[in-house]
Amino acid sequence: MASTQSAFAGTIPAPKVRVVAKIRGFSDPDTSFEASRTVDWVSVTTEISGEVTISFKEQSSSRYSVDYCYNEHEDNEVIYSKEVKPLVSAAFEGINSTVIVHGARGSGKTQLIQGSLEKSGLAMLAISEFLSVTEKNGKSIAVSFYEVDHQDHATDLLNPEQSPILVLEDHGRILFKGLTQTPVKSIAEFQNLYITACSAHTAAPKKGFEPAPKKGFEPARRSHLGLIVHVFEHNKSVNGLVSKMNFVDMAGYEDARKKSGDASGVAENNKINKSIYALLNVCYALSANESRVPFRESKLTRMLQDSLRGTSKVLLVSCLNPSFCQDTVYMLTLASRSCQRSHRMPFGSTMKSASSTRQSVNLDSTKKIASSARQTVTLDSSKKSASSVRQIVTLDSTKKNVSLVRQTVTLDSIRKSASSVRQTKTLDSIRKSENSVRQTKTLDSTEKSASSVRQTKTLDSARKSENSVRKTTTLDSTRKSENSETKTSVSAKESASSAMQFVTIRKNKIPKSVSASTKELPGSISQIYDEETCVVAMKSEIQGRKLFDEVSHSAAKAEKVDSSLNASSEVELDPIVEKGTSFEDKEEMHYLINYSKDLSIANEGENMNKENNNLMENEDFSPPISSQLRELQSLVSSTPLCMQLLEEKFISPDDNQISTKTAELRTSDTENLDVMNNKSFWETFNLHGYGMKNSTEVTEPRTLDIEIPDVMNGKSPWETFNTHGSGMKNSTEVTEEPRTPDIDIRTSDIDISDVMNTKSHWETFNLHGSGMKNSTEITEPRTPDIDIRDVMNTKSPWETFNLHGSGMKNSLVKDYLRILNTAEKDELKKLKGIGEKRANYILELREESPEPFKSLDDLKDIGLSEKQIKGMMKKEVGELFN
Ligand SMILES: Nc1ncnc2c1ncn2[C@@H]1O[C@H](COP(=O)(O)OP(=O)(O)OP(=O)(O)O)[C@@H](O)[C@H]1O
Repeated sequence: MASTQSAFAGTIPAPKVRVVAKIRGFSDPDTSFEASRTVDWVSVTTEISGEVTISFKEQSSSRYSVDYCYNEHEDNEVIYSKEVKPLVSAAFEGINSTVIVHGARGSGKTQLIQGSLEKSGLAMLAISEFLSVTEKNGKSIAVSFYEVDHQDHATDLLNPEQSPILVLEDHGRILFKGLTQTPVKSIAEFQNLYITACSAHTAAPKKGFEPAPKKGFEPARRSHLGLIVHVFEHNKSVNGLVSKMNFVDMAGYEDARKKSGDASGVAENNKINKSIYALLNVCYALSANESRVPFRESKLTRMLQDSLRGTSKVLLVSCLNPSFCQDTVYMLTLASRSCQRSHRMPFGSTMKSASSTRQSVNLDSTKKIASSARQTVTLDSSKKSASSVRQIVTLDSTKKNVSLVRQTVTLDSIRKSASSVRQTKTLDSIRKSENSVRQTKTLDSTEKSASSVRQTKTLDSARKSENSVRKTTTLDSTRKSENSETKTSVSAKESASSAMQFVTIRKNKIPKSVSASTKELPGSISQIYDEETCVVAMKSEIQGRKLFDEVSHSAAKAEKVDSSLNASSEVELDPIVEKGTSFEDKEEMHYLINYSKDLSIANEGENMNKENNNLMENEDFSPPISSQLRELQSLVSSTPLCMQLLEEKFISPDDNQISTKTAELRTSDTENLDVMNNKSFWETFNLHGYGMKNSTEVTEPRTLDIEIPDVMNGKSPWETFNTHGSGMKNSTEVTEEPRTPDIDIRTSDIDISDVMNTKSHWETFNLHGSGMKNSTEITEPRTPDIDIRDVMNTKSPWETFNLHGSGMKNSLVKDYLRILNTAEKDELKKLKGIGEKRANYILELREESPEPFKSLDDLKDIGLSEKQIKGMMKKEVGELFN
């Protein structure tokens, strides 16, 4: 066994993600024999370079590299002092960190983090040290416990009756709504909190589960258990947050195929496995310095985001069962990927073939609008493979739409324009203009040597307009790998039943004292660093690893200054956090820490950040036009949030590509589109809204003047509006008269096929806008939804009005969502409740999925509550009448 090396400190830059393994010992408290037994199915080899590889008796041809492997006799304190202590020290310097312990079921994860009566776990040891240091430096700590279940719901374990935890982002800093932070001043307090958390976790009464105490290796339900240690500047949490340290006890991995029992159990198993993959994929992406890290793949990764990225440090501990366990091999395979940094080469047979192959293929299975679908198939190429391959192929099988792809091969069917793509391959059939097209085509070179390969290929087969599609499939691209097992990590159709597995900590297993470890605490942080530096220097191979130690310190300080210049924003926080840090991810290559933003206490629906306040103020606004209009507003506000839009042929453009394309088309197709040439989405939306407003006022026969052809051929939206508006002025009086037979503007004038065949997205949008405007003006015979005979014969004016209102709502919501899905940042910011932060976040979401907003419910993804969404829509509608 190699001598242990320092984990995260030293003059030589440490890797972003440190991967270590820990072999669990045999446990039989009644026999000392067990305790001294040696694990013989795992063999650890240390190269002269310090490289540590692990192989298994049953699969001796495969080797897995890790930064270090702790054997079965090395206890928690050894691991703590080598791996975790430096992270505690770093926490006082403002560095976030995450300790992730994963492995197969029964591999000793809980024992490692929580410890037992006899041995303190890593968390307890860390808290001891935190307390010891805070005593001296006047800082303070608070802790939060949460669990993330198979449904990706996060629950506060110190207050399990609370609603699920919401994850919010504020300038790159992750904030939680509904997660208690409890100050800790002593180990005893911490122990009590731990017991409380674990009890809540076990019982999970609100989820309807029976208490499921853990029995041996067979925990009934699986979920991830997280602990966050918040370090504050001074004695109280009202002062600034310095950093966060996370401990994650991952649910034990179990091959879903082995799972016996009912289908829901298998589905649950798959889902929890999926979240394990998600976190390991994030570690891999961080380690490989990938430009895109899939934080949004799971709740857990979203929660940990600001403690994983940037200057944060990550310790990934892969726990190995003492006896043969295929799941352990698989987990180590995945963990090992994160250790295969650029300087590392595959071992043995892996020189030739890649292992842990990961390919992502984005496939569009939809015909009209591509919704984001993602599949990940992880291959266990444990026999012969070693390095990682990643391919992302985005295939648009649709005939009409494709956009938003990272790396693109643009084929000649793109006639007019394509924009904002990273790398460009311009084909000669791109006729008019083509802005930067991002294209990356990475070939799978695994036949020669394994390395990370990433390939995205976008085939644009669309003739008219493209929609965003994304699917990810992991394929085994290694041609020489043998005995690969393919495991599908995403099982989109699974329906999970409620089940949760809990890693129980029995009261009598909670360590009662950690005094020994406390006594051993070093006197100063600098000592720790000196010590660690010496050890780190022993490992020469870490050249090329990402620098972040010293750099991050200075970066953090610089960012503090920077962040202080930012306006503070109020955010929703649980009752304990008042002020905190702000981590802002300003540039891909430079994650800086921002710790100086003030945060305020907020309760749901009351205190929100500025964006929220902005949108919620005047929530009760009521336009003074008429009682009917007020009624309309309330009608809108009562729209069910889950209102799903009908599938439509309209293009769902992605952020850049389509918008540029649209702009292009606007200038090129002037014959029909002068009207809308100069209008932004926002303007159009407003026009649309005006149309709607007018239409409600309308019901007046006199809107004949406005003919679709006029709109299309000669009139600007404003002209149209004015013309329209003048005809509308008196319309409210006419509500009694449902009949508007003279109105000649109708939705049916807009031929959807024309729209699809000849119109740009922009045109389509505008047409839609006109259509809605018309349709709302209409409410009459030609509006397809409303049979005029019904209106005339059976509906009262009021009923008719309401019918119109619901049509308008749908249209308004559709267009609003379209703006969210397509508009540029500046335009987004014009929306109520969307400020800089949310606009950025929306753009990020659009990178993940081409059409992230399919219903109003999806607005919850940007941190809006149901109430806020309603308020926002109300406000938008209200504004139309201002
Ligand atoms: N280092 C160790 N030496 C001896 N026995 C151990 C060790 N670590 C764990 N065990 C024993 O192994 C069993 C499983 O341990 P633990 O609960 O920590 O595993 P786990 O990985 O958390 O399990 P799960 O995946 O089910 O949550 C327990 O009975 C525990 O006492």
